[in-house]
Amino acid sequence: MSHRPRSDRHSFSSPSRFWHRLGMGLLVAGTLALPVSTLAQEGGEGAQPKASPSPIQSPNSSNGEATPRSFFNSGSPRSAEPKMNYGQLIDAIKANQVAKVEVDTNRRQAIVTLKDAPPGSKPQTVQLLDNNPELLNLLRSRSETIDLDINRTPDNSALYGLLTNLLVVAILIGLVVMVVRRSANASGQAMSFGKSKARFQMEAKTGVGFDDVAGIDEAKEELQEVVTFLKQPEKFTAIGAKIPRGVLLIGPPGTGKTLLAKAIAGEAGVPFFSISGSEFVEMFVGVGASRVRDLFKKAKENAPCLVFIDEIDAVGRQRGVGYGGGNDEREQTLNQLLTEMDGFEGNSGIIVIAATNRPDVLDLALLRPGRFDRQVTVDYPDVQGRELILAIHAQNKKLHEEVQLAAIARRTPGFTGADLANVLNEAAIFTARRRKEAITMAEVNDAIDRVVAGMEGTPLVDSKSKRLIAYHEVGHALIGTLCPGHDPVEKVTLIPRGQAQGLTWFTPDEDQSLMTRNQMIARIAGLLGGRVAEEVIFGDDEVTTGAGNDIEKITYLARQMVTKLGMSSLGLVALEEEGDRNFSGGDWGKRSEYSEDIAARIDREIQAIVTAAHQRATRIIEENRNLMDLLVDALIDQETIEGEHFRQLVESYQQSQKQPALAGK
Ligand SMILES: Nc1ncnc2c1ncn2[C@@H]1O[C@H](COP(=O)(O)OP(=O)(O)OP(=O)(O)O)[C@@H](O)[C@H]1O
Ligand SMILES: [Zn+2]
Repeated sequence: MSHRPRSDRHSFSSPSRFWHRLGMGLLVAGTLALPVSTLAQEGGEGAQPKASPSPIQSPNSSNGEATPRSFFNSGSPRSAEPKMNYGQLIDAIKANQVAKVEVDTNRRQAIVTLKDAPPGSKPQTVQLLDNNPELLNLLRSRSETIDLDINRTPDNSALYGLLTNLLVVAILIGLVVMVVRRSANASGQAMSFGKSKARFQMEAKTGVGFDDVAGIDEAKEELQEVVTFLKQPEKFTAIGAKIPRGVLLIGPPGTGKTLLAKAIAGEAGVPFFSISGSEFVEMFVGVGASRVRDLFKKAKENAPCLVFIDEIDAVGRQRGVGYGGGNDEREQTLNQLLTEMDGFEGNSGIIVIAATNRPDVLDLALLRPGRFDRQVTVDYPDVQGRELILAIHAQNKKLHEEVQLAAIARRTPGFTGADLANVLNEAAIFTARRRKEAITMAEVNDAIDRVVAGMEGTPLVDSKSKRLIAYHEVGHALIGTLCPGHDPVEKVTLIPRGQAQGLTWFTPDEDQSLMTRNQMIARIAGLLGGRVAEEVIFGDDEVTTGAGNDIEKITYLARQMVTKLGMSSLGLVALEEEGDRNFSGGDWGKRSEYSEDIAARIDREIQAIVTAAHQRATRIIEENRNLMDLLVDALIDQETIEGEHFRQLVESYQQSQKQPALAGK
């Protein structure tokens, strides 16, 4: 029974993490759109919703509101009798035509009898504005000639109408509430409880089992035991073993932590309570803590059960640190959570599973024995894992027989389970849109591209900037092809995706679990290829913002080489905390304690690595200037060049020159 995380691997046994950080699996070197156009895009999107007419301004809804107490009764289709309006009433009084007026106590209407009214005819009803002084003064001044009663009990028909309306509204609300409750109960889901608007959910049966989770076998194995705790606690209590209360699942988003927790509840056949840490932390002080109380109260009533807290880092950050110092509300919530976890006995049949991708920021109190003392890492799936996950999500999809899940798995290093599910779903959508019978490899490939790099845009028309982007991309692809040790080019394209104006894709070889120093340098040179091409072709003053993303990746790689991998003259020391930055990409967590002198040396080493790679890339580009021009023309012409074709173009050019281009040192 191990209480230690099993994550203690060399970071390189899981190179997919690296790749993930570098742009999800396929190494993509994209030319970022200029910030100007990015801004324009955001502006456009943001402005759109405002442009659509708001319902309040729509003519329909204003009608009812604007004339609720119109003086006009005439023209009302409901009555054939001529109706008098307010103005006519005033005129009639002034003209001495009115015999009798009764005004309601609420001043809403006046019942008017005209002097020349034919016998037996009904008096006129005139709608008034509330408490109209003009009318009342006029009436009082004529009180000798007019039979006046200003305290008439209002005709209850108006009140009656109001009541009926209220009743209808109440019935409708009742119906809606009933329907919502019904559907919530029927599916056993989304039942939120009680007082403090506790936003946790309860699923009586999750309907998920271990068979629905693939590719994370180690985690599954470790959690198998939790199922037994829930199912047969006697097994453990009989021999005096204390059942653990909390398990912390650690792993990047989308790797299936929630799914795994649901599967445990499903396998054990116990209810599943879930809440997200971010929902605990509300604007109002005290709400979070009371949500925690409510959650555990309900859980105790339903034991044995499983409580799942997603994003526990939102509440569980170290107390008294973080942005802008402490946060009272969050700390109260965290304290409440700790109290609750201490409050129930290990044998009470409640197991709390929490998930996070930032274990390094958690308050240590959470990790103490008796709380989340078991930690299970849920990592990116490897190639076999991905194939198994794909198999699960392919079950309900129509795949053409040419589609091989193993091939998709090979193409998707660094993808999480959620990414893979997404790929198959996008592929199905493409298939439907193209009116095909079954998903083919074409749709799968498009879906992968889309998941990695975003939606396809419209290519630019031939212009200076298109040529510049083409040189940039060909720069990446050419270094990638001519620099030994670089991953092969998968394709080069000028079709924009997401924010990138052009993209070069590489397929890393995942079977190879380690990377050499030479390969890392080659990768850095490849990433530099775009910028270097801009420099060589257009000159140092004409370089663009397009390399922003590349430079970020270059810096990350070079820093890893110096501070983690012992690949610089600083030697074999780890200079970065292992507080895992791979998971989140955020660097604002802990910072290592090293002297300023070491910090300066790290910077110099990084500089040296990048400079050497830059020189190498420059040499390759300069030596292949003519080849570049040809490749750029081909790319502008064809918009996308597949890797194989690209290599052929390079090779045939080299043949024609009879003097193979040198690949730099
Ligand atoms: N290992 C897996 N096997 C099968 N499907 C998976 C796996 N991992 C993820 N998925 C799919 O991706 C979806 C999202 O995964 P899930 O929400 O469990 O991830 P998570 O790790 O909890 O992510 P987050 O941290 O963002 O909440 C699942 O509902 C499932 O469809
Ligand atoms: Zn680039």
